[in-house]
Amino acid sequence: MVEAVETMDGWYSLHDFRTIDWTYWKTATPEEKKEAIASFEALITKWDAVEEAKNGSHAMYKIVGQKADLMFMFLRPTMEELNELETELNKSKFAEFLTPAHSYVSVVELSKYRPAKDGIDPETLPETQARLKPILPKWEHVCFYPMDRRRVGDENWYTLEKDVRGKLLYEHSKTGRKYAGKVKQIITGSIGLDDWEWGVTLFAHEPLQFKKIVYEMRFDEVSSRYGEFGEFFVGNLLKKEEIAKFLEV
Ligand code: VOV
Repeated sequence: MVEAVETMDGWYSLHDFRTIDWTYWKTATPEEKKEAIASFEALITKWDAVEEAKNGSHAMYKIVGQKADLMFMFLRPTMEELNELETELNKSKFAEFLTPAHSYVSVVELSKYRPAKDGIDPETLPETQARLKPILPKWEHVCFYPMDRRRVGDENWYTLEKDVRGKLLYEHSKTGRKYAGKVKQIITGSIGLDDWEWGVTLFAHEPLQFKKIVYEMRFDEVSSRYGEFGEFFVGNLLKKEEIAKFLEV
């Protein structure tokens, strides 16, 4: 019997994509604009406090292209908290000028393919806990896409033995490690939570590194034979200090 791998699951994740209704924004009075910007900044102050207390994390990016204008990535210990913060954002003055573009619900995931060292459950290690509950890097660029493991004919990830899958992922990790310091990945599991099986969120200082890593990985068997990919979103960091300038019309 093919065995599933045990996963270690951390904070719940919401990728929330919004489009700005610039036409409507232009019709707002200076007072309304001020109120909208203040409401947005107040929310960020709240999110910053949560992050400071290590009860979650968030990151904000300006999406390039027409799929969306903004991407928020939120991490929280519970699904309820994700829901609450999404609702709070929706109720804000700022949200009157936003339309939903896309969203993705998942949970930070690591798997136990490697045998436990010295009988220690890796989930108990502080370094594992830090990776399951990560403070998101505020690197200059983000790339997000969902993916599946293929289940077609002979190329069926779910009929491969666990040790074979573990070996393929080990090969994958060797490619990944070449990008240390250049690309940081957060893998979130979404089987049973959203339309794809995993969310891949990559952070980089230099956007070309996204193309390089994703291209190089296409040749790793785990991606070439067993990877299926969804829509890609790419964006640039949005800093709290630049919001007023960004929204200036
Ligand atoms: C940036 C570098 C990087 C590094 C170091 C890295 C390492 C690792 C390790 C060690 C492991 C296995 C154990 C675990 O932690 O789960 C994984 C696991 C995984 N990865 Fe990865 N990955 C990277 C990067 C990285 C990228 C760029 C992608 C997208 C693939 C592509 O073709 O577009 C990806 C995908 C995944 C997925 C979907 C999983 C879970 C698969 C599953 O079936 O369970 N990943 N990954």
